[in-house]
Amino acid sequence: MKKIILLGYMGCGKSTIAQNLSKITNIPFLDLDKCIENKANLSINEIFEQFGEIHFRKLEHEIFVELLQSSENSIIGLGGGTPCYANNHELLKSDDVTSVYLKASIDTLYERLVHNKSKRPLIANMNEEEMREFIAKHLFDRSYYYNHAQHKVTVDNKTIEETVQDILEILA
Ligand SMILES: Nc1ncnc2c1ncn2[C@@H]1O[C@H](COP(=O)(O)OP(=O)(O)OP(=O)(O)O)[C@@H](O)[C@H]1O
Ligand SMILES: O=C(O)C1=C[C@@H](O)[C@@H](O)[C@H](O)C1
Ligand SMILES: [Mg+2]
Repeated sequence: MKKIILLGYMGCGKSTIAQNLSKITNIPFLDLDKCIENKANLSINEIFEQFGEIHFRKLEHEIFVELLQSSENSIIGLGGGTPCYANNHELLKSDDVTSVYLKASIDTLYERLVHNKSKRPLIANMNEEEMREFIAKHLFDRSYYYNHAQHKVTVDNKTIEETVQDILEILA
């Protein structure tokens, strides 16, 4: 069954855009972070705190594979780090998958994340200067994996509707 996968750095809009795309296409939306939280019965923060990041990455991989194998059509919003671990980037080109990298600049990500970091354990305890530096380096490291997506949509200075429209054109 067909899967539309949205990927990209924390705050690029995967969950927001996927929800809106789901309303327009009537294809159900699954947020990988939410699926992990439901399965573990813990928040992402709690999983990181109680079991560490490596355990989180194992769960993330297992549940990503389960979602891909399910027989439903779906829009899947990945976690920000999903493509960068456990060879998950190789799954972005699987049969019946359309993968889209939502590409955001450091400035866009910083603006969106600076007031909204508490539920994101990797940046939750950073001050503003540390956060900008972290995003810049981290995005540089991760871009290699994000660029394995089949399609790329730049999201800077676009409304939610404009980004959704760009994705609809890819799907047409
Ligand atoms: N044009 C836009 N497109 C998408 N999101 C936007 C836009 N403008 C502002 N936002 C805001 O930016 C934030 C994007 O966060 P969202 O949770 O969708 O990102 P994410 O990629 O799913 O992050 P994470 O990897 O941490 O789950 C939301 O608070 C959203 O309301
Ligand atoms: O960028 C990341 O590595 C993460 C992003 C979030 O979506 C969560 O999956 C978690 O906070 C880790
Ligand atoms: Mg999200």
